[in-house]
Amino acid sequence: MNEHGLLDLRNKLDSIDEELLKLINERMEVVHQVGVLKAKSGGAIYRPEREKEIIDRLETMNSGKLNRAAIEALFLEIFAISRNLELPENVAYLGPEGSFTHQAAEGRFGAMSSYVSIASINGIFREVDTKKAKFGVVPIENSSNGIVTDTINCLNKYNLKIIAEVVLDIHHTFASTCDKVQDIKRIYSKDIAFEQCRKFLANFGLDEVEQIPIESTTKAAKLAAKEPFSAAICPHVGAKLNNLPILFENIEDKDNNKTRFFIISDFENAQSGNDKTSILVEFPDRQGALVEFLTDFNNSGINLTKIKSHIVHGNSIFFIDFDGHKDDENVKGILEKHKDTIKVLGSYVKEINDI
Ligand SMILES: C=C(O[C@@H]1C=C(C(=O)O)C=C[C@H]1O)C(=O)O
Repeated sequence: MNEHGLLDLRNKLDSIDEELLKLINERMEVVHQVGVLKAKSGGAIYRPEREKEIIDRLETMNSGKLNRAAIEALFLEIFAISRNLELPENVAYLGPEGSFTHQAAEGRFGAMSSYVSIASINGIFREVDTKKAKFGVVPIENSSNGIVTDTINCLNKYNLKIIAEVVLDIHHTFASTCDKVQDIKRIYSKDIAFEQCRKFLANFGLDEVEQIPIESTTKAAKLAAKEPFSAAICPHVGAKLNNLPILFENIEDKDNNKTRFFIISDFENAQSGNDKTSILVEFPDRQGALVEFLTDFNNSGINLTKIKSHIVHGNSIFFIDFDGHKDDENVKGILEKHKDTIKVLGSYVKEINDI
């Protein structure tokens, strides 16, 4: 190795780092000024639509080696650090640590935020509702298992807002302290994870082995790590956290297994130009109510992207997503016309990765 060459390059990196540090501190100073303005007006510190606008703009003007994912990872961390210096805010997620919801939360709020692991979806809503946490992260649907009933019930029960969606590609691993699959006597996992990995279990003759459903896949890894002749279907991080050897990666039946999460909070987003809105609708008990509703949306040129029916206390309600923001001109009229039957859950930036 050319020692001089290396030294020169390292000196160059040192001065770039000094420059970066100076610029990031300068940026923090400006964020602080924005924070002061927001404190006066009572506005929310976190503005997902503004953060997206910054990342989109940087991606368009980018000519270097960084791709969108890298720009996003770097800048989301910078934003999260700025916000936390401005006002530290808790993020409550469906635990335990290492769960897919935890991964979704960290992807959005970065390494510097303070996280609280909560054992139930209702507990997360309560935490945000009582202002113990500013943000809550909950799963809403999975591409193989459909909608998460507890989340719909809580969206109906509490008056909190969806402020962002996150879609994660879900991969399961098969982990065990046993070297031989044939020696495994018991498998721990979450009921929906067993369902998502049926073919794998059958292919390895594991469908006859006792399957023990428990509340989380990370807890499954914890149990399997302690108990000989047992295994877990769990996230990669869950196995790593519990020092449980991974025997197989990506064991899910479908190769596009995705989960969508909502971030809930107590404020509403401004329009970003690329929004989605979620609503709950309880139709009056009269003929044609649903048709009339759908026709109104169609006539206003609004694209419904999802419609799922769901039973709450014996009544059928619909969970609906559509393109657009609740303050868009063509959306406002419809929401006003049907205001007695609609509950607006929130307008938020539409993710590129979709379910
Ligand atoms: C600085 C602001 O507040 C927060 C921090 C941002 C940033 O660091 O650029 C962007 C949006 C907000 O989440 C703002 O709203 O402009």
